[in-house]
Amino acid sequence: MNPSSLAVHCQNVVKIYDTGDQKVTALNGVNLDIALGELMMLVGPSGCGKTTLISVIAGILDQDSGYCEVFGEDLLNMSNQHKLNFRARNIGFVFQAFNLLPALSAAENVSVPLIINGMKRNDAERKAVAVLEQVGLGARATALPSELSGGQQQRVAIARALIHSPRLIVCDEPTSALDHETGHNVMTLLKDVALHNDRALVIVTHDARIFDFADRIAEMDDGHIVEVKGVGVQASPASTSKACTPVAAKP
Ligand SMILES: Nc1ncnc2c1ncn2[C@@H]1O[C@H](COP(=O)(O)OP(=O)(O)OP(=O)(O)O)[C@@H](O)[C@H]1O
Repeated sequence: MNPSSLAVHCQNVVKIYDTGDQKVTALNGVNLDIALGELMMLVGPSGCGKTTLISVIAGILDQDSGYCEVFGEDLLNMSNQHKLNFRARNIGFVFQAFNLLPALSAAENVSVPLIINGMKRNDAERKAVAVLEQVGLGARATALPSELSGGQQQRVAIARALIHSPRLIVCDEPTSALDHETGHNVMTLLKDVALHNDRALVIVTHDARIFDFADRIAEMDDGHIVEVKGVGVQASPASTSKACTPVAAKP
């Protein structure tokens, strides 16, 4: 792939967690390119390294070796301040555990990326309410996270990842707490809002109901990418024998 058409370029990325008494190799030489304008899904058995990989891509975690470039920038070798600014401007992250601030309302949570990027609080909260409306939560803008269901908290987290129009959105299981219809609506919104030809979307998922939204699906096992396939391409017998569900054909 032409380097200028890439949103993400990972080459031989290794990440080892050292807990003192044991070392866990979570990423064992990951090679992955994600194109501008692409929705890439990442699948694979529990513990194979998916969350670790998207955390490296989003600049939340440093790899031990190898190379990871996002929009042509090497996050590992940025100064902390440059990395904070780069992330705040360019990356939206939907965490598996949502990571909402418990003392802030839904609208205040969603407005945080805009305030970090310098917008006045009132303007940011007004825009946050508008994005909450897009995810079907306009009426719950003043609710605290503890007053919302799991699925509602997940949609607040998605609104927060979208609000500042980042060029890269990284989501860890964004539909896990959502029913079929809400999950479908959220994926439609993510794809519409996130995907322009200068942006990209990376989604870790076990949810076969949303596979059709992907342009390509990368299958991970044991710390590396074992197969990348376009949607509509039949999975090989070797890949279907693992924990991944075969990819459905696009309608
Ligand atoms: N902070 C940590 N300290 C030590 N080991 C960790 C840490 N985070 C993850 N691991 C280990 O690294 C490996 C990869 O974990 P990771 O969370 O990336 O997998 P995953 O594919 O996202 O799993 P799941 O689908 O269950 O969320 C696992 O063996 C996990 O136990």
